[in-house]
Amino acid sequence: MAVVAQLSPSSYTETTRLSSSQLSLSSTHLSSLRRRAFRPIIGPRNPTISCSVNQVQAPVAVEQDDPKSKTNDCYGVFCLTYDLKAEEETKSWKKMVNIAVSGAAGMIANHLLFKLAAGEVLGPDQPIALKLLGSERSLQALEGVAMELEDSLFPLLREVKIGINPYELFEDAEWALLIGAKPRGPGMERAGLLDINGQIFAEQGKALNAVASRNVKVIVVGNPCNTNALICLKNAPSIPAKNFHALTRLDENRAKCQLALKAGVFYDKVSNMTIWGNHSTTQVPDFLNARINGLPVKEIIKDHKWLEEGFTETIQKRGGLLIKKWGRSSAASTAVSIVDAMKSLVTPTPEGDWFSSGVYTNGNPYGIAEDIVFSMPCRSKKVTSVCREMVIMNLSRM
Ligand SMILES: NC(=O)c1ccc[n+]([C@@H]2O[C@H](COP(=O)([O-])OP(=O)(O)OC[C@H]3O[C@@H](n4cnc5c(N)ncnc54)[C@H](O)[C@@H]3O)[C@@H](O)[C@H]2O)c1
Repeated sequence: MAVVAQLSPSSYTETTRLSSSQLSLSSTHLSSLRRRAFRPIIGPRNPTISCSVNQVQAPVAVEQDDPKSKTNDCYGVFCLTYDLKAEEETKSWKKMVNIAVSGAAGMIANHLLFKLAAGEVLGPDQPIALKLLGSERSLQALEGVAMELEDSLFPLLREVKIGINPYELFEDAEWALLIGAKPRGPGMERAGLLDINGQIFAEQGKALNAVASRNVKVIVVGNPCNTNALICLKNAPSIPAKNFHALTRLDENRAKCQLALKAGVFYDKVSNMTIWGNHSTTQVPDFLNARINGLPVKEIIKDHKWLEEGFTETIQKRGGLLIKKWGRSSAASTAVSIVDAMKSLVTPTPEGDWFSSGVYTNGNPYGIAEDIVFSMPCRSKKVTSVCREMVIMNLSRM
């Protein structure tokens, strides 16, 4: 049985969820907030969640049997949102950013959501809304996730929605982190997996095309992520193809770690690491163009046999080895790499460096087949840009 917050009936929503900084607002400001018009509900909302214009009532706990009945809605305490217009006036907060996450009841999301809500990605003054998409089977678990988010009292987390309909959850999304995918079961052929996931990512692409922000940045994590990203972007023709990414940042991080280990340096000394190709055992981690302390790797690591044979295989098989040890696939480090990938898309890349991402290959300078999603080196030019400028390797260095 789920317990949700319920306010008195009316056709308006938007009340207060006070954060620590808001609690220090002056009484003049608070009374101006109370006078402010509350925003009408737009679109279908749970009729049990609303409040009067002038008076905020304490939430009443009610029992709700069917979690699906509120898949359109804000979740629990997140229905008690703050008057954002007033916040904008105070200049204390930025405009809220909508982040949609699919597979939100899964292992990776269980790490990622708390990083997002803590401000690790978009900063300590950026309020966010989390739109959590699950599968029919995971809806109950999704409620558990939302309850943990409630209990964490994140000041930046202003809205949480859970549901199974991407057309509702992707509305106005500025980020879509597509983690949910069907894993390969025992005896299942790869082609069968592609078929099922193809349908999932085609539907999610269509939903993004219909309702997401035109600037939405999409990071596809669910495997096979390169193919899924391609299917997704092909179904979202109104969104620039360059906004779609297949996550290969985890492979980049793994490669940096192994080079650092071999060279005996801390891993922040490793730069210019490219993962070429797919997030799979066919990927090529590029030690030839990577650098350690600004120098070519081969000048620092003299064991060239290891570089040419051991290194590549280690990275290609790192995920499989981790599954053997852990009994499940990497979740925490994947979440960290999603955070890294997001930051790289909104932060100018340091001069001379680059990051890896699976991107749409049209017009690529490397002679890689067109019209696929392939991981390659990318740079972000300025804060608002997505990965659009491919770094041209200096082949004479190789
Ligand atoms: N690209 C990478 O670097 C990388 C790294 C690790 C894992 N992965 C992939 O990420 C995916 C998720 O991994 P996980 O460990 O979180 O798995 P998980 O099984 O713990 O969670 C996946 C969740 O997705 C949900 N789901 C399934 N179909 C869905 C749909 N159509 N819409 C929304 N949700 C749906 C499931 O119910 C489940 O809750 C897997 O495909 C995994 O192979 C990718």
